[in-house]
Amino acid sequence: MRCAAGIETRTVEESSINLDPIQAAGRLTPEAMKAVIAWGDGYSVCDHCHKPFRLDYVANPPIADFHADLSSWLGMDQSQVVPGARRAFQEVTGALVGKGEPVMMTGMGHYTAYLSVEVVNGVVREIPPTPDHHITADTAAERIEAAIREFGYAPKLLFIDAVDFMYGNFHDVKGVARVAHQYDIPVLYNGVYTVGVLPVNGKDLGADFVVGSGHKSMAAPAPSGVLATTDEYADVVLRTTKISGDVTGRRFGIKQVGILGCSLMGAPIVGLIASFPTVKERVKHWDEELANHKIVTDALLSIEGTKIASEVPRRHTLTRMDTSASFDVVARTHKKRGFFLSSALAKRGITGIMPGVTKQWKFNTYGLTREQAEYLAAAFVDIAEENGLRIA
Ligand SMILES: Cc1ncc(COP(=O)(O)O)c(C=O)c1O
Repeated sequence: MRCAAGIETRTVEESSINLDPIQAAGRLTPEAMKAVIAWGDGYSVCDHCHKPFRLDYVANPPIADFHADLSSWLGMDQSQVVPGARRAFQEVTGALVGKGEPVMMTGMGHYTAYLSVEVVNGVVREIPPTPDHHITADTAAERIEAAIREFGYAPKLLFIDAVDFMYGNFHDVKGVARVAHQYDIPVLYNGVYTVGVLPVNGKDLGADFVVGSGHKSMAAPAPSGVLATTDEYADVVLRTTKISGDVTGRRFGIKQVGILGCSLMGAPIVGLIASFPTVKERVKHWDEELANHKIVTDALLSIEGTKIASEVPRRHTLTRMDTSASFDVVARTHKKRGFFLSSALAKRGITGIMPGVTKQWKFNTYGLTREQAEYLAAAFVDIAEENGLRIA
Protein backbone atom coordinates (compact mmCIF):
# COMPACT_ATOMS: atom_id res chain seq x y z
CA MET A 1 0.00 0.00 0.00
CA ARG A 2 1.19 3.50 -0.80
CA CYS A 3 -0.04 6.75 0.75
CA ALA A 4 -0.70 9.95 -1.23
CA ALA A 5 2.86 11.12 -0.60
CA GLY A 6 4.19 7.95 -2.21
CA ILE A 7 5.36 6.24 0.98
CA GLU A 8 4.84 2.51 0.84
CA THR A 9 3.78 0.49 3.84
CA ARG A 10 7.01 -0.94 5.23
CA THR A 11 6.85 -4.61 5.96
CA VAL A 12 9.38 -6.09 8.33
CA GLU A 13 9.61 -9.84 7.96
CA GLU A 14 9.83 -11.06 11.54
CA SER A 15 11.63 -14.24 10.57
CA SER A 16 14.19 -12.57 8.30
CA ILE A 17 17.73 -11.89 9.48
CA ASN A 18 19.25 -8.46 8.99
CA LEU A 19 23.04 -8.39 9.45
CA ASP A 20 23.52 -4.70 8.68
CA PRO A 21 26.07 -3.58 11.31
CA ILE A 22 24.33 -0.28 11.97
CA GLN A 23 20.84 -1.71 12.30
CA ALA A 24 21.25 -4.76 14.48
CA ALA A 25 20.76 -3.12 17.88
CA GLY A 26 18.48 -0.27 16.85
CA ARG A 27 15.39 -2.31 16.10
CA LEU A 28 12.50 -1.24 18.30
CA THR A 29 11.13 -3.26 21.16
CA PRO A 30 7.35 -3.92 21.03
CA GLU A 31 7.01 -1.38 23.87
CA ALA A 32 8.80 1.29 21.84
CA MET A 33 6.72 0.47 18.78
CA LYS A 34 3.51 1.09 20.72
CA ALA A 35 4.84 4.22 22.40
CA VAL A 36 5.91 5.66 19.04
CA ILE A 37 2.42 5.25 17.63
CA ALA A 38 0.78 6.77 20.70
CA TRP A 39 3.22 9.68 20.96
CA GLY A 40 4.09 10.17 17.30
CA ASP A 41 2.61 13.66 16.95
CA GLY A 42 5.29 16.31 16.50
CA TYR A 43 5.66 17.94 19.91
CA SER A 44 3.55 15.36 21.75
CA VAL A 45 5.46 15.36 25.04
CA CYS A 46 5.29 19.16 25.22
CA ASP A 47 1.64 18.93 26.39
CA HIS A 48 3.21 17.87 29.67
CA CYS A 49 5.92 20.51 29.87
CA HIS A 50 5.37 22.84 32.82
CA LYS A 51 7.59 25.27 34.66
CA PRO A 52 10.63 25.49 34.36
CA PHE A 53 9.81 24.52 30.75
CA ARG A 54 12.59 22.13 29.97
CA LEU A 55 12.44 18.66 28.39
CA ASP A 56 14.43 16.93 31.12
CA TYR A 57 11.98 18.20 33.76
CA VAL A 58 8.90 16.56 32.17
CA ALA A 59 7.52 14.13 34.75
CA ASN A 60 4.98 12.29 32.58
CA PRO A 61 6.01 10.60 30.36
CA PRO A 62 8.91 9.99 32.76
CA ILE A 63 11.57 12.01 30.95
CA ALA A 64 13.02 13.46 34.17
CA ASP A 65 13.38 10.03 35.75
CA PHE A 66 14.91 8.68 32.55
CA HIS A 67 17.67 11.30 32.66
CA ALA A 68 18.54 10.47 36.27
CA ASP A 69 18.51 6.73 35.55
CA LEU A 70 20.59 7.14 32.42
CA SER A 71 23.34 9.09 34.21
CA SER A 72 23.76 6.49 36.94
CA TRP A 73 23.44 3.56 34.50
CA LEU A 74 26.34 5.01 32.50
CA GLY A 75 28.37 5.75 35.64
CA MET A 76 28.26 9.48 34.99
CA ASP A 77 26.77 12.51 36.80
CA GLN A 78 24.50 14.25 34.31
CA SER A 79 23.00 13.48 30.95
CA GLN A 80 21.04 14.82 28.09
CA VAL A 81 19.17 13.36 25.13
CA VAL A 82 20.30 14.42 21.68
CA PRO A 83 19.21 13.78 18.07
CA GLY A 84 21.88 11.16 17.40
CA ALA A 85 25.43 10.60 18.60
CA ARG A 86 26.69 13.08 16.02
CA ARG A 87 24.77 15.92 17.73
CA ALA A 88 26.42 15.00 21.02
CA PHE A 89 29.83 15.27 19.32
CA GLN A 90 28.81 18.67 17.98
CA GLU A 91 27.59 19.85 21.36
CA VAL A 92 30.89 18.95 22.99
CA THR A 93 33.09 20.47 20.28
CA GLY A 94 30.83 23.54 20.29
CA ALA A 95 31.51 24.03 23.98
CA LEU A 96 35.20 23.12 24.15
CA VAL A 97 36.87 23.79 20.80
CA GLY A 98 37.61 27.19 19.28
CA LYS A 99 38.62 28.19 15.77
CA GLY A 100 41.98 26.70 14.78
CA GLU A 101 42.26 24.66 17.97
CA PRO A 102 43.40 21.02 17.80
CA VAL A 103 41.32 17.96 18.64
CA MET A 104 42.76 14.46 18.85
CA MET A 105 40.84 11.95 16.78
CA THR A 106 41.62 8.32 16.20
CA GLY A 107 42.31 7.33 12.62
CA MET A 108 39.42 4.87 12.97
CA GLY A 109 36.88 7.50 14.06
CA HIS A 110 33.53 7.99 12.37
CA TYR A 111 33.19 10.75 9.79
CA THR A 112 30.61 12.53 11.98
CA ALA A 113 33.26 12.98 14.67
CA TYR A 114 35.58 14.65 12.14
CA LEU A 115 32.74 16.87 10.94
CA SER A 116 31.93 17.90 14.50
CA VAL A 117 35.42 19.40 14.65
CA GLU A 118 35.06 20.99 11.24
CA VAL A 119 31.74 22.63 12.14
CA VAL A 120 33.49 24.67 14.86
CA ASN A 121 36.50 25.34 12.59
CA GLY A 122 38.75 23.21 14.76
CA VAL A 123 41.73 21.21 13.52
CA VAL A 124 41.99 17.41 13.58
CA ARG A 125 45.18 15.67 14.63
CA GLU A 126 45.03 11.91 14.34
CA ILE A 127 46.18 8.96 16.39
CA PRO A 128 46.90 6.33 13.74
CA PRO A 129 45.89 2.72 14.29
CA THR A 130 48.50 -0.02 14.67
CA PRO A 131 48.90 -2.46 11.75
CA ASP A 132 46.47 -4.78 13.56
CA HIS A 133 43.89 -1.98 13.74
CA HIS A 134 44.09 -0.88 17.37
CA ILE A 135 44.43 2.50 19.01
CA THR A 136 47.02 2.36 21.77
CA ALA A 137 48.00 4.60 24.66
CA ASP A 138 51.62 4.80 23.42
CA THR A 139 50.63 6.11 20.01
CA ALA A 140 48.16 8.50 21.65
CA ALA A 141 50.98 9.89 23.84
CA GLU A 142 53.28 10.37 20.81
CA ARG A 143 50.63 12.17 18.80
CA ILE A 144 49.53 14.38 21.70
CA GLU A 145 53.18 15.40 22.22
CA ALA A 146 53.46 16.19 18.52
CA ALA A 147 50.30 18.32 18.65
CA ILE A 148 51.62 20.21 21.68
CA ARG A 149 54.89 20.92 19.84
CA GLU A 150 52.93 22.14 16.83
CA PHE A 151 50.33 24.30 18.61
CA GLY A 152 52.17 25.27 21.78
CA TYR A 153 49.31 23.99 23.97
CA ALA A 154 47.40 20.75 24.55
CA PRO A 155 44.53 19.66 22.28
CA LYS A 156 41.12 20.69 23.56
CA LEU A 157 39.46 17.28 23.34
CA LEU A 158 40.21 13.66 22.49
CA PHE A 159 37.76 11.28 20.78
CA ILE A 160 38.12 7.55 21.33
CA ASP A 161 35.83 4.81 20.02
CA ALA A 162 35.10 2.05 22.47
CA VAL A 163 34.59 -0.23 19.49
CA ASP A 164 35.26 1.05 15.99
CA PHE A 165 32.85 0.74 13.10
CA MET A 166 35.45 -0.67 10.68
CA TYR A 167 36.59 -3.82 12.48
CA GLY A 168 34.48 -3.98 15.63
CA ASN A 169 37.74 -3.98 17.61
CA PHE A 170 37.99 -2.83 21.22
CA HIS A 171 40.49 -0.06 21.92
CA ASP A 172 42.44 0.80 25.05
CA VAL A 173 40.06 3.49 26.29
CA LYS A 174 41.38 3.42 29.85
CA GLY A 175 45.01 3.69 28.76
CA VAL A 176 44.33 6.43 26.23
CA ALA A 177 42.20 8.37 28.75
CA ARG A 178 44.96 8.12 31.36
CA VAL A 179 47.44 9.61 28.89
CA ALA A 180 45.02 12.35 27.81
CA HIS A 181 44.34 13.35 31.40
CA GLN A 182 48.07 13.78 32.03
CA TYR A 183 47.79 16.68 29.59
CA ASP A 184 44.40 17.84 30.95
CA ILE A 185 42.66 16.81 27.76
CA PRO A 186 39.01 15.79 28.24
CA VAL A 187 38.04 12.45 26.73
CA LEU A 188 34.93 11.72 24.71
CA TYR A 189 34.06 8.02 24.71
CA ASN A 190 32.18 7.12 21.54
CA GLY A 191 29.93 4.31 22.72
CA VAL A 192 27.66 3.93 19.72
CA TYR A 193 28.59 0.24 19.50
CA THR A 194 28.61 -0.37 23.27
CA VAL A 195 26.02 1.77 25.08
CA GLY A 196 22.81 -0.26 24.95
CA VAL A 197 24.39 -3.61 24.11
CA LEU A 198 26.98 -4.21 26.82
CA PRO A 199 27.71 -2.73 30.26
CA VAL A 200 29.40 0.69 30.19
CA ASN A 201 30.65 2.71 33.15
CA GLY A 202 32.07 6.01 31.94
CA LYS A 203 33.93 7.03 35.08
CA ASP A 204 35.58 3.61 35.40
CA LEU A 205 36.84 4.04 31.85
CA GLY A 206 38.13 7.55 32.53
CA ALA A 207 35.64 9.22 30.19
CA ASP A 208 34.58 12.82 30.59
CA PHE A 209 31.82 12.33 28.04
CA VAL A 210 29.94 9.17 27.13
CA VAL A 211 28.03 9.25 23.87
CA GLY A 212 25.51 6.63 22.74
CA SER A 213 23.24 6.33 19.75
CA GLY A 214 19.57 5.53 20.41
CA HIS A 215 18.84 4.39 16.87
CA LYS A 216 22.02 2.35 16.56
CA SER A 217 22.22 0.55 19.88
CA MET A 218 19.35 1.44 22.22
CA ALA A 219 16.33 0.06 20.32
CA ALA A 220 15.06 3.58 19.70
CA PRO A 221 13.72 5.53 16.70
CA ALA A 222 15.96 7.94 14.81
CA PRO A 223 17.17 10.45 15.48
CA SER A 224 18.02 9.79 19.09
CA GLY A 225 21.10 9.54 21.24
CA VAL A 226 22.52 10.28 24.65
CA LEU A 227 25.29 12.41 26.06
CA ALA A 228 26.43 11.87 29.64
CA THR A 229 29.11 13.81 31.44
CA THR A 230 30.63 14.61 34.81
CA ASP A 231 29.72 17.49 37.10
CA GLU A 232 33.07 19.02 36.12
CA TYR A 233 32.11 19.41 32.46
CA ALA A 234 28.33 19.75 32.83
CA ASP A 235 28.60 23.44 33.69
CA VAL A 236 30.31 24.13 30.38
CA VAL A 237 28.82 21.59 27.98
CA LEU A 238 25.26 21.41 29.35
CA ARG A 239 25.22 25.09 30.22
CA THR A 240 22.00 27.07 30.50
CA THR A 241 21.23 30.22 28.59
CA LYS A 242 22.36 33.64 29.74
CA ILE A 243 21.56 35.58 26.60
CA SER A 244 19.01 38.38 26.49
CA GLY A 245 17.53 40.57 23.77
CA ASP A 246 19.34 43.89 23.76
CA VAL A 247 16.16 45.84 22.91
CA THR A 248 13.41 43.65 24.32
CA GLY A 249 15.39 42.34 27.27
CA ARG A 250 13.91 38.90 26.59
CA ARG A 251 15.40 35.99 28.47
CA PHE A 252 14.87 32.26 28.07
CA GLY A 253 14.70 30.64 31.47
CA ILE A 254 16.94 27.63 31.96
CA LYS A 255 17.00 26.33 28.41
CA GLN A 256 20.23 24.51 27.55
CA VAL A 257 22.34 26.21 24.91
CA GLY A 258 24.03 23.17 23.35
CA ILE A 259 20.76 21.61 22.20
CA LEU A 260 19.11 24.96 21.45
CA GLY A 261 16.66 24.50 24.28
CA CYS A 262 15.10 21.09 23.72
CA SER A 263 16.08 18.10 21.61
CA LEU A 264 13.74 15.09 21.32
CA MET A 265 10.09 16.02 21.73
CA GLY A 266 7.95 13.21 20.31
CA ALA A 267 8.46 9.68 18.96
CA PRO A 268 12.27 9.53 19.48
CA ILE A 269 12.15 10.32 23.21
CA VAL A 270 9.21 8.08 24.10
CA GLY A 271 10.69 5.28 21.98
CA LEU A 272 14.05 5.63 23.74
CA ILE A 273 12.40 5.58 27.17
CA ALA A 274 10.00 2.73 26.36
CA SER A 275 12.90 0.47 25.32
CA PHE A 276 15.11 1.43 28.26
CA PRO A 277 14.03 -1.33 30.70
CA THR A 278 14.71 -3.95 28.01
CA VAL A 279 18.00 -2.29 27.11
CA LYS A 280 19.14 -2.24 30.75
CA GLU A 281 18.35 -5.94 31.00
CA ARG A 282 19.85 -6.98 27.67
CA VAL A 283 23.31 -5.55 28.36
CA LYS A 284 23.66 -8.22 31.04
CA HIS A 285 23.49 -10.91 28.35
CA TRP A 286 26.40 -9.84 26.16
CA ASP A 287 28.10 -13.22 26.68
CA GLU A 288 25.11 -14.91 25.00
CA GLU A 289 25.41 -12.55 22.05
CA LEU A 290 29.10 -13.45 21.73
CA ALA A 291 28.32 -17.17 21.93
CA ASN A 292 25.79 -16.82 19.10
CA HIS A 293 28.29 -14.79 17.10
CA LYS A 294 30.91 -17.50 17.51
CA ILE A 295 28.57 -20.09 15.99
CA VAL A 296 28.51 -17.98 12.84
CA THR A 297 32.21 -17.08 12.70
CA ASP A 298 33.17 -20.74 13.33
CA ALA A 299 31.02 -21.76 10.39
CA LEU A 300 32.57 -19.08 8.21
CA LEU A 301 36.07 -20.12 9.24
CA SER A 302 35.28 -23.71 8.23
CA ILE A 303 35.08 -22.48 4.63
CA GLU A 304 38.56 -22.96 3.20
CA GLY A 305 40.42 -19.68 2.63
CA THR A 306 38.16 -17.62 4.91
CA LYS A 307 39.68 -15.40 7.58
CA ILE A 308 38.52 -12.92 10.19
CA ALA A 309 40.01 -9.48 9.50
CA SER A 310 38.99 -8.16 12.94
CA GLU A 311 40.77 -8.94 16.20
CA VAL A 312 40.49 -12.55 17.37
CA PRO A 313 39.03 -13.87 19.62
CA ARG A 314 35.98 -11.79 18.87
CA ARG A 315 34.78 -9.56 21.65
CA HIS A 316 32.05 -7.86 19.63
CA THR A 317 29.23 -9.03 17.39
CA LEU A 318 30.31 -6.67 14.59
CA THR A 319 33.00 -8.46 12.61
CA ARG A 320 34.88 -7.86 9.36
CA MET A 321 35.45 -11.03 7.38
CA ASP A 322 38.11 -11.56 4.77
CA THR A 323 36.77 -13.86 2.06
CA SER A 324 39.14 -12.79 -0.69
CA ALA A 325 40.41 -16.40 -0.90
CA SER A 326 36.93 -17.99 -0.78
CA PHE A 327 33.75 -16.14 -1.79
CA ASP A 328 35.73 -13.67 -3.90
CA VAL A 329 37.27 -16.53 -5.88
CA VAL A 330 33.72 -17.71 -6.69
CA ALA A 331 32.73 -14.14 -7.66
CA ARG A 332 35.45 -13.99 -10.34
CA THR A 333 33.66 -16.56 -12.50
CA HIS A 334 30.07 -16.50 -11.22
CA LYS A 335 27.52 -15.06 -13.65
CA LYS A 336 26.26 -12.73 -10.92
CA ARG A 337 29.86 -11.71 -10.13
CA GLY A 338 30.18 -10.37 -6.59
CA PHE A 339 26.41 -10.18 -6.21
CA PHE A 340 26.11 -13.95 -5.95
CA LEU A 341 26.68 -13.84 -2.19
CA SER A 342 24.06 -11.24 -1.24
CA SER A 343 21.65 -12.86 -3.68
CA ALA A 344 22.17 -16.35 -2.23
CA LEU A 345 21.71 -14.94 1.25
CA ALA A 346 18.56 -13.05 0.23
CA LYS A 347 17.06 -16.31 -1.07
CA ARG A 348 17.49 -17.63 2.46
CA GLY A 349 15.87 -14.57 4.08
CA ILE A 350 19.17 -12.96 5.08
CA THR A 351 19.95 -9.30 4.31
CA GLY A 352 22.30 -6.56 5.40
CA ILE A 353 25.64 -7.54 3.82
CA MET A 354 26.70 -5.01 1.25
CA PRO A 355 25.59 -6.33 -2.17
CA GLY A 356 28.42 -7.01 -4.59
CA VAL A 357 31.17 -7.15 -1.97
CA THR A 358 33.04 -10.44 -1.57
CA LYS A 359 36.60 -9.49 -0.53
CA GLN A 360 36.05 -7.96 2.91
CA TRP A 361 32.64 -7.34 4.43
CA LYS A 362 31.14 -6.58 7.81
CA PHE A 363 28.20 -8.10 9.59
CA ASN A 364 26.61 -7.88 13.00
CA THR A 365 24.70 -10.73 14.61
CA TYR A 366 23.45 -8.70 17.57
CA GLY A 367 19.96 -9.74 18.65
CA LEU A 368 19.81 -13.06 16.79
CA THR A 369 18.37 -16.01 18.65
CA ARG A 370 20.43 -19.20 18.98
CA GLU A 371 18.24 -20.79 16.27
CA GLN A 372 18.80 -17.85 13.94
CA ALA A 373 22.56 -17.98 14.55
CA GLU A 374 22.58 -21.70 13.70
CA TYR A 375 20.46 -21.10 10.62
CA LEU A 376 22.80 -18.31 9.49
CA ALA A 377 25.89 -20.45 10.11
CA ALA A 378 24.39 -23.29 8.06
CA ALA A 379 23.39 -20.87 5.30
CA PHE A 380 26.98 -19.64 4.82
CA VAL A 381 28.30 -23.20 4.66
CA ASP A 382 25.53 -24.20 2.25
CA ILE A 383 26.30 -21.27 -0.06
CA ALA A 384 30.00 -22.15 0.03
CA GLU A 385 29.33 -25.81 -0.79
CA GLU A 386 26.94 -25.09 -3.64
CA ASN A 387 29.63 -22.91 -5.19
CA GLY A 388 32.32 -25.56 -4.96
CA LEU A 389 34.26 -24.26 -1.95
CA ARG A 390 35.78 -26.82 0.40
CA ILE A 391 34.60 -27.07 3.99
CA ALA A 392 37.27 -28.00 6.54
C1 LIG B 1 31.37 4.90 15.17
C2 LIG B 1 30.18 5.77 14.88
N1 LIG B 1 30.06 6.95 15.54
C3 LIG B 1 29.01 7.76 15.33
C4 LIG B 1 28.02 7.45 14.43
C5 LIG B 1 26.88 8.40 14.24
O1 LIG B 1 25.79 8.00 15.05
P1 LIG B 1 24.38 8.71 14.95
O2 LIG B 1 23.71 8.22 13.71
O3 LIG B 1 23.66 8.32 16.20
O4 LIG B 1 24.63 10.19 14.89
C6 LIG B 1 28.11 6.25 13.71
C7 LIG B 1 27.06 5.90 12.73
O5 LIG B 1 27.12 4.96 11.96
C8 LIG B 1 29.22 5.38 13.95
O6 LIG B 1 29.35 4.20 13.31
